[in-house]
Amino acid sequence: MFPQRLDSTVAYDIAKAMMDGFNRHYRLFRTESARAKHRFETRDWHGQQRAQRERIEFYDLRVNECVMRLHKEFKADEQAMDVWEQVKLHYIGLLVNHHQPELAETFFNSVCTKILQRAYFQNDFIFVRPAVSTEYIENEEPRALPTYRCHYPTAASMESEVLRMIADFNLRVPFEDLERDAHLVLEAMKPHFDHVKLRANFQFQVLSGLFFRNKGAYVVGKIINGFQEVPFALPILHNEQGQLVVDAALFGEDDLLILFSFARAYFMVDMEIPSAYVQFLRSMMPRKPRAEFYNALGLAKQGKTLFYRDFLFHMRHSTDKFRIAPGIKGMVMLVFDLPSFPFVFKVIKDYYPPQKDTTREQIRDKYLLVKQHDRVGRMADTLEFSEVGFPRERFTDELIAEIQKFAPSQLEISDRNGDGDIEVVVKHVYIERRMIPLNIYLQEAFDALQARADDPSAHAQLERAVVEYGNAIKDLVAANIFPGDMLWKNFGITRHGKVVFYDYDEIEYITDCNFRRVPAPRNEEDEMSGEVWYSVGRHDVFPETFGPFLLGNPKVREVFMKHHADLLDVAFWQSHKERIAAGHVYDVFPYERDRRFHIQADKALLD
Ligand SMILES: Nc1ncnc2c1ncn2[C@@H]1O[C@H](COP(=O)(O)OP(=O)(O)OP(=O)(O)O)[C@@H](O)[C@H]1O
Repeated sequence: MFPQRLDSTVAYDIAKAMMDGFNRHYRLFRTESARAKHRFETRDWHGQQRAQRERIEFYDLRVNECVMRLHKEFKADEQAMDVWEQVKLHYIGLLVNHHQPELAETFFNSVCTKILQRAYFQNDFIFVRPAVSTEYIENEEPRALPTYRCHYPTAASMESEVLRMIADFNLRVPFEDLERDAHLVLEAMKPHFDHVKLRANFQFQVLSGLFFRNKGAYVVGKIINGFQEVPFALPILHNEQGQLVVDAALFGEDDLLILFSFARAYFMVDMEIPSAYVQFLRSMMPRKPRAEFYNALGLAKQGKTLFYRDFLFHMRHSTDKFRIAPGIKGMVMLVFDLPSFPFVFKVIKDYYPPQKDTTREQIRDKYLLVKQHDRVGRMADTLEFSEVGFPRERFTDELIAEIQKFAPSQLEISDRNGDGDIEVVVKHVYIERRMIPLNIYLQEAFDALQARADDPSAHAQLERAVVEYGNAIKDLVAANIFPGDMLWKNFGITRHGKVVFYDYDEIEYITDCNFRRVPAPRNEEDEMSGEVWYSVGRHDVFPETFGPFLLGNPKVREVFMKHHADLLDVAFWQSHKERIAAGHVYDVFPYERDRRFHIQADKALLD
């Protein structure tokens, strides 16, 4: 029930203090994102990675600051419930002309849930749904940039318009040859739209913020011609001489989905109205949930809020049951899923077999490391939740028994809200996108080949899995990550056929590993021994020994040795370790190598 009258003397001040807290947060978040341009221009790659990592922490810091202020200035935890009702109403008032109302609502929820008891924040005190619309928000200030710019080229001015579209970003580093790049971009664009018949509405729409990540800056926009809409992204990089080049042109939903994948680090973009960016991006990738765009833009809390709303909605509109996830069970993680929902839920077990010398804290640290690291398209992002309640009747008894056996400390089954519905409450859970575990994907190919030895699609499936698996490991190495446990079952395959790693408990930095050759046997006894007879330090890795675990199947071995034999050679690992330790930041591109303009040009010369 909402108050009829606003009679509290402190409610407005509390609401205003919360809004000030949020505004400070967004100002700092935005400033840090805007600085990405300067870091890009000055090739400060380590600074860019550091900023990407540090920005993730901003939110919790600002929420804690705000909570402290409310305690100190307003004795917030002693305020009566009717005061909180009024606080919310005032806050809604303050949101009316706000440019980030959805983020400010989430901030309100975060602060409230820290101050109020659970029983209260379950109900009307927080924003369970948005109270203020994010549609058609505009920045009316005279000097404000619009969310996107429009260019209206004619047949004759198309190339110069592409050039202007890129030049408009005012990057303070000269291009190697912008005219050449504009020509290449236009030639790459033409097959994607009917460039012979230009309709009245023919235009390029380009988001006015550049998207920065690692060593790249991306122009993101779409071509509109009649009823055709073609999304595009243009990666801009530095060449070896420090001049800028447009490295490639990406088109269509699939290319962009890979660029915005959940397995990559978050972008830095200077945005006044983030919901307008999300709306624009969503028009290009309509099947991707809004939650994932907020995540990709570094607004992780909003991503989490929207994910949870989507999840509750899905629960209400589905009837299937949570079950133990298919595949080989984890030793440290208990994994379950809901067949109709494309995510898995991972709970840290209470105890592990002896070969897993780890603790709950260490595992959480590894997951955090992944969250903050550049995931280079090869490590799934995770959302972390505490105290999640699920309806008991949606769990199989087998799954309940499994959690009771392996993670009893994480489980509570009760009527938490006192509403008569029994809930399964899981204390701590990671949620990540479901993939097909690579061992299952390979087994499907083996089974098909067993039935028909020359089945071409099974051959292709096997080859794709093995080649992509090696590529995934090489990308991880480039990002200074040693996966630790490289078995097939720890990798999954995405909808786009990309192989992604998801088992983080043994992850290490490459620069912390000690890559060694297996020493020569000292005597015959060593040679005949089936055991490891040499001493092995905690960070020792013996690449020669990977083969027996991975390559038992002759066909797998053949493909692997053709494409990735270097992974079994200590020199490969050692040389990467040395380069990274010397400060080199490798490029890992969110597109295939042969999409790069200069590779295409080299190829054309050879043909
Ligand atoms: N994102 C995912 N999509 C699909 N299945 C998954 C996913 N994550 C985990 N699984 C399934 O759950 C199993 C265990 O997960 P995971 O490898 O994370 O646990 P673990 O305890 O760390 O494993 P290990 O015993 O190898 O250390 C996997 O083998 C796979 O079958």
